[in-house]
Amino acid sequence: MQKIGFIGWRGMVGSVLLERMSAEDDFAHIAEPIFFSTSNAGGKAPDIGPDLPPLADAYDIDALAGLDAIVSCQGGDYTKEVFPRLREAGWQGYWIDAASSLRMQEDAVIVLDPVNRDVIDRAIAVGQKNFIGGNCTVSLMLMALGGLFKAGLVEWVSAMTYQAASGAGAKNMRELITQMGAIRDGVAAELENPASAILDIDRKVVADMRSADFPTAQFGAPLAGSLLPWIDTQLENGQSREEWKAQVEANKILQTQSPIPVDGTCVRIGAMRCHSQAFTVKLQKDLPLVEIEQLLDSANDWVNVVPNEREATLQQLTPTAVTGKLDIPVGRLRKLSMGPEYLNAFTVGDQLLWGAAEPLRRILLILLGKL
Ligand SMILES: NC(=O)C1=CN([C@@H]2O[C@H](COP(=O)(O)OP(=O)(O)OC[C@H]3O[C@@H](n4cnc5c(N)ncnc54)[C@H](OP(=O)(O)O)[C@@H]3O)[C@@H](O)[C@H]2O)C=CC1
Ligand SMILES: N[C@@H](CC(=O)OP(=O)(O)O)C(=O)O
Repeated sequence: MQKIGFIGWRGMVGSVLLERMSAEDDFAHIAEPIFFSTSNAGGKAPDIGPDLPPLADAYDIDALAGLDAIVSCQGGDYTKEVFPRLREAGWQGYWIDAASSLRMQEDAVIVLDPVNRDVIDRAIAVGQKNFIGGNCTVSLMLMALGGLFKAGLVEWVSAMTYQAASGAGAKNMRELITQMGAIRDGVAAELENPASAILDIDRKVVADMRSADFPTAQFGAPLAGSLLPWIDTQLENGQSREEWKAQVEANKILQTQSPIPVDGTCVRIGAMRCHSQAFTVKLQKDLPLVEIEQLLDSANDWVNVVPNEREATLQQLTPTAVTGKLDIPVGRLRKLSMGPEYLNAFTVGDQLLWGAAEPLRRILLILLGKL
């Protein structure tokens, strides 16, 4: 593998990917990195060390067909437009993608190597070429609960999510902060005055949030000071598409013989870039908590068990604590009152790292024979 093309490197996911690749010196393994743009062909390539040629046109099928591998963080519309044309033109290279478009295709592998390295290795051995990053909540769930899945201990999982604004895109992150600012600005004078009545402040805040002037162009509703219990599109069966992905993607990643049910409610909350999830796990058998903790803690290099104590939880198991880190803390581990086979768990993960960019940089290294 000599020539590797990067598309979508300037976006939010792509920028995190480039940051991680630079931090780990991954470009040292790539003889010829070539950067593309959908909007600025001929422009300046990013500064990754060596001098690079100008940006190539991301819609130029001939240029793309000369590559050994393509890494795209450009989004599903780009994938749907370009990928079929490239394959129809006879291109045999590796397609590595953050977008969901190809995930459930039979000839695509969903990559999360700390969880499914065996699946990835088998796919490479039989010549599969399409390697796609999983949905962020699914990848973060499997990084956190991988030890239980690997041990065959999961009968089903209910996942209730608390998803950050970043999952909806960069503009949405900006809108969340703008909403926060608008709420605060509307009651700035009252906040200055300790004698002001909190219920008056509350009334003013709600009136602002419900007013037509409140900035909601991206989310379609106030998120700051509220939450949005629907993510992605609506399906016929009452699930949101985000909820649907949990079971289909998790089982595809794990290549389960019979599907493990995974379902719940996906909720957008006012966090910036960490998704949190509360799980109810129905175990196949009653297992002592200490054994469960050991299985979880030893499943991969990034997961760590947080003691089910108030102080440790507030210090280690929040979006604020985890943002920008590869760590996957899992805590609030206890048996539920439904019975000894019902486990409670809570996890937090950076959805731009393990939820998006990290599995992509790692599959590239695997294909390069460096991991
Ligand atoms: N956000 C997320 O949490 C996740 C996203 N994904 C997938 O990754 C795809 C990309 O997501 P994301 O990175 O959030 O998308 P962005 O909107 O940040 O970037 C996508 C592209 O938009 C173009 N662009 C236009 N204006 C700007 C600007 N001002 N700054 C940066 N780029 C700009 C760039 O293309 P160009 O340089 O060619 O103009 C860029 O590559 C998604 O569509 C999704 O399929 C997957 C998992 C999680
Ligand atoms: N839908 C996710 C982010 C995302 O991009 O998911 P997917 O890669 O499955 O489209 C969220 O909003 O948090």
